[in-house]
Amino acid sequence: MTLTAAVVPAAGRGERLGPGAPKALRLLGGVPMLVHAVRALATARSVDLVVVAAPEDGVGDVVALLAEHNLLDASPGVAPSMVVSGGETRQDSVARALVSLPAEVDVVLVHDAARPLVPSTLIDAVSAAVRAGADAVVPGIPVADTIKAVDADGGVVATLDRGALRAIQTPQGFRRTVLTSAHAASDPDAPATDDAGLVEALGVEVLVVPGDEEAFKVTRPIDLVLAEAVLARRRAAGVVS
Ligand SMILES: Nc1ccn([C@@H]2O[C@H](COP(=O)(O)OP(=O)(O)OP(=O)(O)O)[C@@H](O)[C@H]2O)c(=O)n1
Ligand SMILES: C[C@](O)(CO)[C@H](O)COP(=O)(O)O
Repeated sequence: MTLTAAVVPAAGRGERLGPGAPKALRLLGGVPMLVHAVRALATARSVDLVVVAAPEDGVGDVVALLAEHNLLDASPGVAPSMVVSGGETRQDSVARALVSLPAEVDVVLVHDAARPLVPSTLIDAVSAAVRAGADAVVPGIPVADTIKAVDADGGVVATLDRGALRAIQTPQGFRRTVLTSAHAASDPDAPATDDAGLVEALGVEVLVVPGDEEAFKVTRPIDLVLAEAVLARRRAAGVVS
C-alpha cells in the first residue's frame, strides 16, 4: 500500500500580518486559517493523511481545534490528521513533520497553513503530477507586475523578463525519498523559503504546473481582506469552506 501525506507548516508567527495570535490560528470567516487549510487537504481525493506542524507551545490546542472541527479522526471523505511540534523556521517545521510520517507514505505534499483557500483541484493536480512520475512539482502563476532587480542602494540593475517568471505557491508535491534527501542535505543556517528550493539544490528537476489565484498566501493585512472576500463569495455560492 502506498499513501500520500500532506504536511502543513503552521508554526509561523505571522510578523508581517501584525500583532496577534500565531497566523495559522487567526480567524478567516470566523474559523482559524489552519482549519480551512486542513479541511481542503483532508477532503481532497488524493490525500490520505495530514500532518500539521504546530507552534511549539500550541500542539495540544491544535489537536483540540482539529478535533472540534472533525478533522482529527478519519471519517467518510475525510483523511485523518496528526499534529507535531514545529520549529524555528519553516524548513525546520517541515523537517519535523517529515520524520513523523508512516513508512507507507511515498508521496508528500507540503502546503502552507497560510494558504487557507487552496482549491481541491490544485491539490489533486499536484498529487497527480507526482504520481505520473515527476520527482518534484510546484504550482506557479504568471507574474502580473514588472519585476526589476535592484542593488543595495535601490538602483535598478535589470528589468527581468517576466514571461519567464512564475510566482510559486503551495501545495508542492514530492516523491518522499527526494524530499527527505533534500532536507538531509540542506544547511539549517541558510534555510530555503520553499521545499522545492532544497530539491533544486540537489540538481533534481522541479516541474511547474499551473497554480490557482485562490491559493494565494495570507502574508500582509491586505491579503486577509482579500481572503474574507473570496470566502464570502464562496459561501454565497453555497460552497462550504
Ligand atoms: N517557524 C515556522 C515559520 C513558518 N511556518 C509556516 O510556514 C508557512 C509560510 O510561512 P509565512 O507565510 O512566511 O508565515 P510566517 O513565518 O508566520 O510569516 P512572517 O514571516 O510574516 O512571520 C506558514 O503556514 C507558517 O505557519 C512554520 O511552520 N514554522
Ligand atoms: C513556500 C512559499 O509559500 C512558496 O511561495 C513561500 O516561499 C513561503 O515563503 P515565506 O517567506 O515563508 O512566506
